[in-house]
Amino acid sequence: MSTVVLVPAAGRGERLGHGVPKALVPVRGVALLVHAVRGLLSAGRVRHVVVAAPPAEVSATSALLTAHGLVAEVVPGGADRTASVRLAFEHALRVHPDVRTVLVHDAARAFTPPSVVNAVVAAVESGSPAVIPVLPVADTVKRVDAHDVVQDTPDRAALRVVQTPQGFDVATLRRAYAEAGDSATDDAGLVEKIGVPVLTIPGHPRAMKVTTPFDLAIAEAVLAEGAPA
Ligand SMILES: Nc1ccn([C@@H]2O[C@H](COP(=O)(O)OP(=O)(O)OP(=O)(O)O)[C@@H](O)[C@H]2O)c(=O)n1
Ligand SMILES: C[C@](O)(CO)[C@H](O)COP(=O)(O)O
Repeated sequence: MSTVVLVPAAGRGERLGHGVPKALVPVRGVALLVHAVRGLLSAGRVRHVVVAAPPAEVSATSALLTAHGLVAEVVPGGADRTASVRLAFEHALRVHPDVRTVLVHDAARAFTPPSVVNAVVAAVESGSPAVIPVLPVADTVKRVDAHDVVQDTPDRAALRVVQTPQGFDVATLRRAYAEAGDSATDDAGLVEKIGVPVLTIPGHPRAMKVTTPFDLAIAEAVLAEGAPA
């Protein structure tokens, strides 16, 4: 079965504040995007990779991936994450009409273990239309109002922290992007809006999203020799 992974990598990385698009920020001397695409391809179950890059960086991104021996198609991204995924998805549907399973994976989650990638693909291929890797919530969570006053304490046993790659059968993701509008912080959020069940499977701490300078320091440490697996 043909599996395509869409990699939104067009963000500016403002919270990281590195001065270059986040996907191009190096960890141990190699751009986050290169780590991410290498990990996806090393999993062995992904046939095509479509990267949504900052529009001004399409050629440079393509050249960077080629220089690292990675085969990927690079398209210009959009104004927000959903727009970037939509553009990459439209490209994938045009160029790979035989696609059956679509993964969406943040370039910023560059150190996701291949085992997580493969588990998501396997769950979709086994018949789940939408699959997301998640972790339990380790902290107590409070809901607050507009004045920062606590309203209540949701039961954390029923909460999960959501990672990527998120996996979908192509018809489900197509319908979600056609019908659900653009207001969701992840792709599963669009699928939920069209009433399709979303299965959760175990994620992994290494699938953390590099968002802040502190996350970048953690990523450097995780890649260091001797870091716990
Ligand atoms: N217009 C956008 C915005 C985000 N992304 C991608 O979506 C993923 C998750 O976004 P996030 O981690 O929030 O990245 P940024 O938008 O770059 O971060 P910030 O909000 O700090 O600028 C990243 O791989 C990012 O490159 C994208 O492809 N297109
Ligand atoms: C898709 C995502 O990584 C799942 O946790 C997350 O929602 C992206 O959010 P961001 O605000 O664009 O970083």
